[in-house]
Amino acid sequence: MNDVTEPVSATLAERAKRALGKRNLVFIGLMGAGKSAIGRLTAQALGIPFVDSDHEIERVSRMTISDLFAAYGEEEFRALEARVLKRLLRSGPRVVSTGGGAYINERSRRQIKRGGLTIWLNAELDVLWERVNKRDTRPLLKTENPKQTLENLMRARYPIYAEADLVVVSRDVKKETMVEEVLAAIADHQKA
Ligand SMILES: Nc1ncnc2c1ncn2[C@@H]1O[C@H](COP(=O)(O)OP(=O)(O)OP(=O)(O)O)[C@@H](O)[C@H]1O
Ligand SMILES: O=C(O)C1=C[C@@H](O)[C@@H](O)[C@H](O)C1
Ligand SMILES: [Mg+2]
Repeated sequence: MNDVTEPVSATLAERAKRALGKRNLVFIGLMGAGKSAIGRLTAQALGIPFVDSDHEIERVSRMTISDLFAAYGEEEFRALEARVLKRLLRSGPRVVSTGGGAYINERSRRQIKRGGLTIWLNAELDVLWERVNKRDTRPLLKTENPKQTLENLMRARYPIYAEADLVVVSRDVKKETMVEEVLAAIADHQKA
């Protein structure tokens, strides 16, 4: 089985890499969609660097996202996120995984659109909820009814995420399957 699938995957990765060219590949989507996990694996498959904006924000501020929200509020966090993204997007090709709210912020969205090919990991509420309810590191979900909050965020944000160049449905399949679908979406897209 492996003898058959591996060369096919390699070819797919090469095709995707050619289609991406010098552009960045930017993952967008809600918390738990898999931007960080699938982004990292996609970068490995493409053989290009991976960066994660949440991780980079925590590194430069030397604070956790939760502490940043608590100390400075969401508006300041968004301003820092936009600055960090601008820097991360400056040179490509890279895979850039963004925080869930980055593409919703107008300034960051403009930068992301200019900075690369965007891919939305679109997931249903129950898939997201199963993944995010295990940890309490997401400040926006520290509410009385976090599942309802997540649903409200979906309603508000999905029309905006839908502006992405590419969409892949995130669900409970192997991460490798997700990566293959991401690579196929890049390889097959027709945009310059
Ligand atoms: N296809 C998948 N199948 C099973 N688990 C997955 C899959 N994709 C991601 N996960 C898991 O779901 C959790 C959330 O994924 P991840 O942290 O990548 O989400 P995210 O989109 O980066 O969220 P955030 O916006 O909060 O950073 C992780 O534990 C990850 O390993
Ligand atoms: O969806 C959001 O607005 C967020 C998602 C996370 O990735 C973090 O960037 C932060 O918790 C905010
Ligand atoms: Mg993430």
